[in-house]
This record gives sequence, C-alpha cells and structure tokens, in this order.
Amino acid sequence: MESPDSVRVAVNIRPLISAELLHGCTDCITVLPGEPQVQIESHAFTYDYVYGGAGSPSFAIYDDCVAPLIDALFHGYNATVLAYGQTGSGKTYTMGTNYTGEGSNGGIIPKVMDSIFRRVETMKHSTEFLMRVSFIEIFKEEVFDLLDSHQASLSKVEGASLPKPTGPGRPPIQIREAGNGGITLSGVTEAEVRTKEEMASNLARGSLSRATGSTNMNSQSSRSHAIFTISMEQKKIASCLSGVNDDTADDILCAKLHLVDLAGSERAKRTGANGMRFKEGLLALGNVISALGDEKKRKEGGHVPYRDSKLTRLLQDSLGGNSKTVMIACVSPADTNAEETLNTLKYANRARNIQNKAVVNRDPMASQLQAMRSQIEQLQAELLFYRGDGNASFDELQILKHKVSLLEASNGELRQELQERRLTSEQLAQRALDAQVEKDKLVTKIELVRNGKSWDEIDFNQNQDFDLMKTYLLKIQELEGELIRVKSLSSSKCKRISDCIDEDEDEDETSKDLLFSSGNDYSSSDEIEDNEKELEHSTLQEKLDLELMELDKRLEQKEAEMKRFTSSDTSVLRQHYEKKVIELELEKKALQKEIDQLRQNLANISSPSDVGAQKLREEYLHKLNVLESQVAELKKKQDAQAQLLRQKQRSDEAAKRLQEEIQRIKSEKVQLQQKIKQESEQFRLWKASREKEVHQLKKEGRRNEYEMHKLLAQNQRQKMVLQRKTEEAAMDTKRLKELLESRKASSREASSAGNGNGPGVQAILQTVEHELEVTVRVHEVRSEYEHQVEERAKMAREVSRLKEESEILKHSELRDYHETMSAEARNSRIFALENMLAATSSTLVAMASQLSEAEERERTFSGRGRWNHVRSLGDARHIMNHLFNLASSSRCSLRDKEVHCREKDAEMKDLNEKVVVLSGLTRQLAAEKAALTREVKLKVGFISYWC
Ligand SMILES: Nc1ncnc2c1ncn2[C@@H]1O[C@H](COP(=O)(O)OP(=O)(O)OP(=O)(O)O)[C@@H](O)[C@H]1O
Repeated sequence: MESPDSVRVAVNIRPLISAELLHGCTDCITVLPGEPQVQIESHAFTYDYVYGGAGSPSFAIYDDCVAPLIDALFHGYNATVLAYGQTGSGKTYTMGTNYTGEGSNGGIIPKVMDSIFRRVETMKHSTEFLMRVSFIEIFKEEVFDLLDSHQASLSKVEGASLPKPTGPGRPPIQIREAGNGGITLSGVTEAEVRTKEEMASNLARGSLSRATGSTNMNSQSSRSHAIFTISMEQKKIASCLSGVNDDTADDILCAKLHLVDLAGSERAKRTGANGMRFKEGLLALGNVISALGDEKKRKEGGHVPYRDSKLTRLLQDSLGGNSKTVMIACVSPADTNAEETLNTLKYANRARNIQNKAVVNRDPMASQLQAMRSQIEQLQAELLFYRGDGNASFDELQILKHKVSLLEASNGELRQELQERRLTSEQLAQRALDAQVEKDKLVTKIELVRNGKSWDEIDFNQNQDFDLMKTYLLKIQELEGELIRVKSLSSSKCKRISDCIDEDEDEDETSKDLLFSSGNDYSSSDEIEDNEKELEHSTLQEKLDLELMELDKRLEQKEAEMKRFTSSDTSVLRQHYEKKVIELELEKKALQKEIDQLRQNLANISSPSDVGAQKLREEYLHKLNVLESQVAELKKKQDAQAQLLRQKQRSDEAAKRLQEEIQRIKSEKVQLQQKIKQESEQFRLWKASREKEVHQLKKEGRRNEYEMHKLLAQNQRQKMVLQRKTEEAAMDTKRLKELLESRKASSREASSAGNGNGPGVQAILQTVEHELEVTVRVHEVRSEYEHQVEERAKMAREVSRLKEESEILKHSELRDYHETMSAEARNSRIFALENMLAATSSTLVAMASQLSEAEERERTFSGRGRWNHVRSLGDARHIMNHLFNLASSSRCSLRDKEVHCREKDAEMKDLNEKVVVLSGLTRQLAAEKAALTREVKLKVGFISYWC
C-alpha cells in the first residue's frame, strides 16, 4: 500500500490590502496565465498550484489541494495542510483558523469540517466513526494545549513582547515518540466530537487562547505556531460486513489530519515582533526542508534535524514521513514585501522536492484489543458465575490462576530486561561522556591551532591524535555491536511475551545493519577530523533515538500490561468477592444455628420407642445431614472465595510493581531525552564554532592569497629590474672595453705620428678628439657606475628585506599574520619597497637621458664645426697636454673602474644567487598557501556536506 508522495506546494497570493494601497504599494508578482508559475524580479518559480493574482481564484484551494486529502483521510491516510508565509500574508485567512462556527469565513478548516461531517452522514449506516480533535500551539519552544480547561481564562496577549503565562496554570505538553516511530503528545486534550458544531466550538475555544499580538504589519498577528488536529477512527459495522474480506473486516482505520497555521516567517526587526522564539521553529523547519529537499543528501540518507525544534518534531510525519502533505505558501504582492515574498517562494520551491511515504494506518493493536475484549468477556462470565449460586466447576478459576501466573512470569522477564536496559543505558551514558571528552580534546587542539601553535608542533602530536581517533572509532563500533545485540535480545523477548512484533522491526534491523556497515566503511576510511565529528554526532543521535524508541516501546508494553490489570475493574471485583465471603459466612452461621437447633430438638426427644418421636428423629437426622452437607459445600465455596481473594491481592501487587516500573522507565526516558537535548546543543555549539573558524580561515586564506599575489608581482618586478640592470651593466662593461681599446689605438697612433707636421697635427687633433671622447665617455661611465653601485646596494637591501619577509611568512603564526598592526606594517614595508623601485626606475630614466645627452655631445664633438673652435696649434697643444693629463688620470680611473666592474660582477652573481633563493622561498610560500587553501576548501566542503 506504500507509495512515495511528493509534498504538493500551492502559492496563494492575496490581493493588496487597504493599508498597502494607502502606502502606494504596487503589485510585484506576475503569474503566467494558465501556468502554475510565478515571477518576481528576475526569478521564476513553478509550483503545483498558484492562486490569486492572475492564477486560479483563491476559493479553489480547497477543491484542488485539500479535498483529495479528506479522501485520503477516509481511506486511513494521515494528511497535513501547512500554511507558511510572512506576517500578514494571509495564512490565518487561508486556513480559517479563527473560524468561530458562524457562517463560513471561506477558510480551509470550515470547509474541511463541513466536508468530513457530510461524508460521515452518508457513511454512518455502514461505518462507525470516532472523531477527536486536539488544538495545540508552540509558543517559545513549548507546546501548550489550547483546549485545556485551565487555559479558558487566558486572555489574548497584548503586544508581541508580552509573555504568555506559564507555570502550573499552563503546563507545557511533553512530546513522546511512540514505539512505531509516530509522535504523540502526552496528556493533550483530545475532545471527542460528534457534530460539526462541536468541532467548530473546540476550534473557536482554542483560537481564543492562542498567542496573538500586534505587529507593524498585522494588528492581529499570530505569534505562535498552531496545529489543529482531527483524529478519525473508523470501523465497519458488523451487520454490513457480508461479502467483505475477512482480513479487513476487523480493521480499525485511524488517521489524522493536521491543519497547521505557522507564525510569520519574516525577520522580526522589520515587523517589530521582537522577543519571539517562534523563529527557532521556523529555522529548524527550513533546515528540515533543506535536508529533505536536497536530493543528494536524501539519497545518501543524511541526517534530518527533526529534533532541533518542537515544531519539526511534531511535523516529522508530515515532512518526509507517513503523511500526504500540502504546503500553502502565502505571499503578499506588495513591492515593499518583495524580499520576504522571494524568500517564501524559494522556501516553497525547495519543499516540492520532499518525498513522503504515506501508508494506510490500520490499528496495529486491533487484534490485541480483540484479545483483550474476549478476556474481559471471560472475566465477566467468571464474575457472573461467582455472583450466581450455581454449582459449576472451578475450571474458570484455574484458568484465571494460570493467567495470573503467566502474567507474573512475563512480569519477571520484563523486570530482568529492564535491568539489562538500565545497565546498557548507563554504559551508553559513560560512552557519551567519553565521546564528549574526546570532542573537547579535539576542540582544544583546534583552539591551539587558532591561537598560534606552529604546524610543526601539531604534526608532532598528529600520531597521538590518530591513535585517539582509532580508539574512538573502535569504541563506536563496539557500541553499535552492543546495540544490535540488545535490540535482537529485546525483539526475541517481545516475541515470546506478546506475539505482536511488527514487520517494521525487520526493516529497522536491515536499515540498522546498513547503517552499521556504512559506519564500518567509514571507520576504515581515513577521513578528516570534522567528518569524524559529524558522523559521531549523528551516530550518537541515532543511537540515542533508538534508545528512546526502545524505552517508549517498553513503556507502551508496560502500560498495556497495566491496562490489562486494570481493565477488569479490580476494586469492584474485590468488593464483590469480599461481600460474597461475608454472605457465605452469614449463610454458614445460619445453617450452623439450624443444625444446633436440630441437635437440641433431637436431644429433647425423650423416648426413642415412641414411633412419632422416632419418625421425628429420623426426619431431624436427615435434615441435619442435608444441612451439614450444605455447610461443607459452603465451606468449600468460602475457601475458594478466599483463595480468589488472595489471587486478586497478588495480581494487585503485581500491578503495583508494574506501575513502579513504568514510573522508573518514565524517569529514565526523561533523562535520556535530556541527554539527547544536551548532546544536540553541544553539537550545535561545536558546529557554530567550527563554522566561525572556517569562515576565519577562509578570510585568512583570501588575505594570504592577496599578499602572495602582491609579493609575487613585486618579486617579478624586481626580477625584471635586476635583469634590465644586469643587461645595462653588461652593455656598459662592453662599451668601457671598446673605449679602452679605442684609447689604446689612439695612443699608439699618437706616438707613431709624434714627429711630423701636417698630417702629424691632424693626427694629434684626431688624438685630441679621441681623448675628448674618451674623457666624456669615462665621465659618463663613472657616473653610470656610481648609479649602478647605489642601485645594487639598494637591490641588495631589498633582497635581504624580501628574504626576511619570506622568513616571517614561513614561520609566523596565522594569527599574528592577520593582526591589523602586522598587516599595516607589511603594507608600509611593501609601500616603501615600491617607492624604492619607483626611485630606481626614475634613476634609470635619468641615466638614459644622460646617456643620450652624452651621445649627443659626442656627436657634436665629432662634427665639423668643432674644428672652427680650435684656432691654433698652440691651443691644440695646450688642449693636447691637458688631454694627456686627463688621459693618464682617466687610465688610472679606468683601471679602478675595471676593478669595480669585477666587483660588481661578483655582486651581480651574489644578487642572482639571492634571487634564486628568493624564488625558492616564494615557491615554498606558494606551496604552503595552496596547502592551506586546500585544507580550507576541504573543511568548507565537509561542513557544507554535513549542514
Ligand atoms: N485572500 C485574501 N483576500 C482578502 N484579504 C485577505 C486575504 N488574505 C489575507 N487578507 C487580509 O490580510 C490581513 C492579514 O491576514 P492574516 O491575519 O490571515 O495574515 P497572517 O499571515 O495569518 O498573519 P500573521 O502571521 O501575522 O498571523 C487580514 O486583514 C486579512 O483579512
């Protein structure tokens, strides 16, 4: 009978209300005519149904979406209608939660009531119906019973910030998980209703007690999540069963329809609804929808955080469970609400991916009930027997005795099992504690990393951690094995005790085996710390859930036992037996008295020879015999009654013991629930801190990347400058060599032409010209070399600074690296470096211009016009002498220059080596950064995977 049903999603767009029109709001939602598609801004979404705007009229919601659910309800399926949306978007209006019973306000709930009772009316000849309603609200993460008579006096809460009364007058309802995995509310009022009017009055009564307040957007805003539940049990009437399949003849179909009106989903700030904790429920609902809506996670069987809030626990069956569900996303078309509307639409879109698995809810206890009924009948027959004065045998009494002994035996077994469970529970608690200790250690380690411990130190501890992980995983496996053992033990016992084990258990076992095998797979893999932690948490949660389920099952069994004890109204029975014993006693006394009287009469008969007296005597003796046998009979009866009374007393004591055990199980359960709550809270905190940490690491990673890019670019620039300078230095050296060569040649020429005139003078002039050029060049080269020396010194400084930087980057801790002061210092250093580079470039530019000037001068000197300035030979000689002097001094300086050149070459070599070292460091840094980024990505991946 199982079939996967997607959650169907409808969007209801209400018209602009007068307040919005007054504010000049415009419609920002477009509905594609004839298509269930809405468009807002640049986003388009497709749903199962769209109402309002250009879509279908709103009144059609019931026929399209809800009527099929009513059909399903009558066929034994659970169903849910859930209204979601921001405040003032029309949830209450659409659901009709504030229906008072008069007329029809067009909402879904009045139509549901109408439809159910019309249908019941047509089926009443063939089917018996038992209908109950409950109405609860979730306010500040507590569940309250809106139909509880204590609450009748509660008035509406004025203003969203006023708290509702709590305490003894308004006790919160506890959520309990039934053995079959269903959720029940212990002690909630389930009012039996027979007519539509009765149902409506319950709804109106509950609505009056609901928490409402005034917000900026809705004067009558619901500040709590309300769930109106209609439970329906139906059974075919025996006389109408001819021809009906025997298997289903005794079926009792029990189904529930939840009508959910959630509180507004908007951000509290905008509406002024501060201090409300319904957000927690909505947030958890969003997480549940995300987890169920994500196909990948669903296929992988990821953890669905139902336990994060009361709302999600209560809607556990409606979302991804045994229910047919329709979600109605209510939106306002006003452009001022566009952002919230978009959020609602996204939320609703995700909900469409949720797959439910609705099954027909046949009462699993129907057969057991039948057995109990026959037991009651049998007991009643027994009672009749003892009330009457028939002489029937004591077979029934023997049967009763046998039953009591059976019950006592089963009770003993249960007690033993309970003891075992208690032991297991203690062991589990111990293990949970151990896990917590390990967790704390890991958290401390993370803290150490964050607080600046170097990677080397962490690496040093890595082996230890790995061992820790291994022991940890071993523990988990051990725990899982034990759980399987306990579960199999429990199921075999249950089989023996009550013969009522579901097929579901096998399914559970299979799924658990799967879980364990996946756990083993996992343990064999070498995952990172976060993954381990998340898995550990979900395994622990699942284990605790299983524990809780087991306890619930146990509790149910005990309660059923208890019911069996109490079903045959023991006090009445006891009173009857006691009365009977007294009656028998009285009767016995009366008979005894009669016997005594007869004996006296017998003794008074004086003459035994008298025939009359003889006859009378015989008559008396006969009567005496009869009476004595009657007394004996009565005595027997009295003994039997007394035995029965003792038996009853024993069973009363057994019931008392059972009651105590129930109490103990209950308190254990409460403890377990608290433990689960604590565990999930701790995990939530851990997760939040991890997320924060990852966020910081990401930020740091980005900063590192930026720094790296900057340093790399700088390094590249420096390399280029260095290369250029090296080339220039090589060029200069070459040019210097050429100059030296030409100077040598000119001196040779000068010495060979020293004795002649004419051409000799010309040669001298040529020499002078050469000398001049040489001088100019020498000057230029000198200045150039001076610049070079300066530049190289600067470069050397830069290189050593860069090296320092690299050292800092390599060894400094992440935290220091990201402190603002440190970043500022780095920035200023980089800025200084850049300035220096700029200065070097400008020097080079200046040098280039100087060079071009020198070349220009050279050109001028080599031109004809220069000869006009050398008027006489004397001048020329004078100049020549001067030049000779200059040449000799320049020769010396050239030698110096050569030495300098060699020195510079050595320096250049040094510099090149440093550059190589620097590049190595840069590569190392890049590798470290890549590793860091990989780690961050990995962590982000895992966190998003577990979210
Ligand atoms: N389809 C509709 N047609 C006309 N008016 C509507 C419609 N839906 C809602 N309204 C009006 O909008 C206002 C807000 O509606 P309602 O109280 O149902 O919102 P809500 O979503 O339940 O708000 P809250 O979350 O604050 O309880 C009411 O005045 C209601 O009459």
